[in-house]
Amino acid sequence: MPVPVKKAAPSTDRRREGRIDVQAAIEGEDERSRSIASLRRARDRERRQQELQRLRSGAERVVRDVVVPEAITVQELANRMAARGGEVVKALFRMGVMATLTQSIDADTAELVVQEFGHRVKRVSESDVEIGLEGAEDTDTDLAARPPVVTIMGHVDHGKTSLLDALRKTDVVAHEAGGITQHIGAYQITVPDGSKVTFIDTPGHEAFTAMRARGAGVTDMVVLVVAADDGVMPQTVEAIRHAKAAGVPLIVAVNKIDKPGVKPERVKQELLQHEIVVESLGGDTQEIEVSATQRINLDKLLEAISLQAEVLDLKANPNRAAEGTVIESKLDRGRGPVATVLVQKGTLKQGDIVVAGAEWGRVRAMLDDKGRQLKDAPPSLPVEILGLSGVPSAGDNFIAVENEARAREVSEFRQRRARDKAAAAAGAGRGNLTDMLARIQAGEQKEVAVVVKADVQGSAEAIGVTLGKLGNDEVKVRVLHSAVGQITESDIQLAKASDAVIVAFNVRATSQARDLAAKEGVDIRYYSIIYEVADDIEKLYKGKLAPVQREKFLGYAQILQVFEVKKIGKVAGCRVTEGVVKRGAGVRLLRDGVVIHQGDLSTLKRFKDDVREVGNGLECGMSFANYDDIRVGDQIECYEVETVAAA
Ligand SMILES: Nc1nc2c(ncn2[C@@H]2O[C@H](COP(=O)(O)OP(=O)(O)OP(=O)(O)O)[C@@H](O)[C@H]2O)c(=O)[nH]1
Repeated sequence: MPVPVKKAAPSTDRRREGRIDVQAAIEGEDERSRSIASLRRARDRERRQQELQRLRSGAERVVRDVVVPEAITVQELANRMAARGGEVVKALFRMGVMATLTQSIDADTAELVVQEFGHRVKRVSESDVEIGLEGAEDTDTDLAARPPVVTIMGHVDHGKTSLLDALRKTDVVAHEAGGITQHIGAYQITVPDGSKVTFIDTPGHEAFTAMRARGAGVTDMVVLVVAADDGVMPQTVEAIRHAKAAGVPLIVAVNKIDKPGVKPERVKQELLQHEIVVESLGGDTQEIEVSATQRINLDKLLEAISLQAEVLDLKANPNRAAEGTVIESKLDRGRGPVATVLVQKGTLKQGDIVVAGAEWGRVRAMLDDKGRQLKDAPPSLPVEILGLSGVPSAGDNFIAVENEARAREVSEFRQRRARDKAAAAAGAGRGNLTDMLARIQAGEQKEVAVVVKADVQGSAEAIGVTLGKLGNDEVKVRVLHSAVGQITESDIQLAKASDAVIVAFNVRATSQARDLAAKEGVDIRYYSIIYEVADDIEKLYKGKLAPVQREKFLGYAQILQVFEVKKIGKVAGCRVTEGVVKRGAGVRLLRDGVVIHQGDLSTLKRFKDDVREVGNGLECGMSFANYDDIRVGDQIECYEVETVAAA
């Protein structure tokens, strides 16, 4: 099981630097280098002796191909090299890594060990290893044709959404299904000839560039929408770049040809400047003139897609454990973590145990974009899955594994890797907002680091992208981490280690995280309007943010019962679980850690009496001003806004 080794494994680069040190030692530089050199000489001696022994014993030196996965236990690595476990432990020790036989080491470290033992390294994809299929490539006979996965890209207002809607309506089985269309981030249609096409339904806003760029990773082809009346625009060019970078073919859809006086030819000429040569100009990029709103030539566009799919000869093995990518994810108020995954290999089955990013769980239910419950999801089908332990990120890989123990192991390994990466990216320093402001003003700090936590992936991405663009010549804004879900202790640790502010968008901190933040002096700033986030951070790096008004947490109450009271409406019978609740204070209603209402308390009663304050452990009745969607199990957070002297 992957557990942290006592000392981080040196990266390949650091090892290379180590070799430079050795060189320096030979040239007689400093003492440290000399001791490394002597260590190395001792190691060489040992190796020569081993070699001699082997030769004396007459044994042939066998060079093996050793498959090295992303994480491997020391014992397993030894087995794969047909070496003794103790030898591997010793080799690791010499490299400065303390690991026991049952501990996992990462691929870089394992690779060095394999080289040290004189074998050849074969790195394999994480997923193959994670499901124990390393080296087991799908053979031709396993493979079956799969539907293409298409992403629609283009400039703002050129008609991406309209085209996605129009194409969705061409589905010949939608009407028979009887289900209700739902937005899950991707959908699949069946075209009249019976073949299927999957569309990634990405939002068409500039702030989502990051997600779109990742969207191309699961995409077989891009339909580039260019409005005939507007021509090639900056985001058209950006989309071309994304597609080219991903090595994904393009189909050009010249849209809005129903508009009077438009000149589709001009679009084709403009595309030439970006090395897109359409077929009518002698190139090999298919182009179709369409109208999304008037539904002109949609069939031709679908034909072009299926032709391109044929050329690409898209195949996958449906008869293996499922694997794919998370397209979208959210924390749903009623259903918990929900993720839309695109199955890329194998077949995902209801009841499968899956790991998505660092989260895992049993697929409790599986729904398609028509809201139908499914038992199986074959390659290229996007499905919404319920049952994960937490919310993975869009772009995360997901795999089905054989059992819970394996899921836990993979998830723990991925969590550790994510933590290591974040910590490495975070760099040094720590502090809180006031300190940070002072340092920025004194010109000592050149960067504002931010950790973003939000209720839905879209907001997290949008805030991440918006903040990433902020900054000026003196101070840069860096988003260290952006994810969906409650603020956890690990977010606080990350923020602390990297001197970051936590931006919480419609989510709260767990009570442990809140305690840790208070203890460590990490600032969490709560928002429910996106532009306020950008505004605040901008003020921060411009040195103008005076935390004039600051929120002070008062307490939590749990709703135990809900009553209907005449003239007042719904009243929550609560118990205060932490701190105090006060009349006149601000309140937030939380469901599964997500803020669903923010407002004021209209009544606070103990038994029949109005009271000013109710302390921890006591029961009380509460109702909100102008709001009554309250439920048993909801949590009420109570806070005060206090004025703090300008920094
Ligand atoms: N006349 C005409 N108008 C169209 C056509 N397609 C889209 N539009 C209009 O163009 C405008 C923008 O269309 P959207 O589908 O929202 O464009 P988008 O690219 O998704 O825009 P963003 O989501 O903002 O990036 C809307 O007013 C549409 O009604 C078309 O084929 N013909």
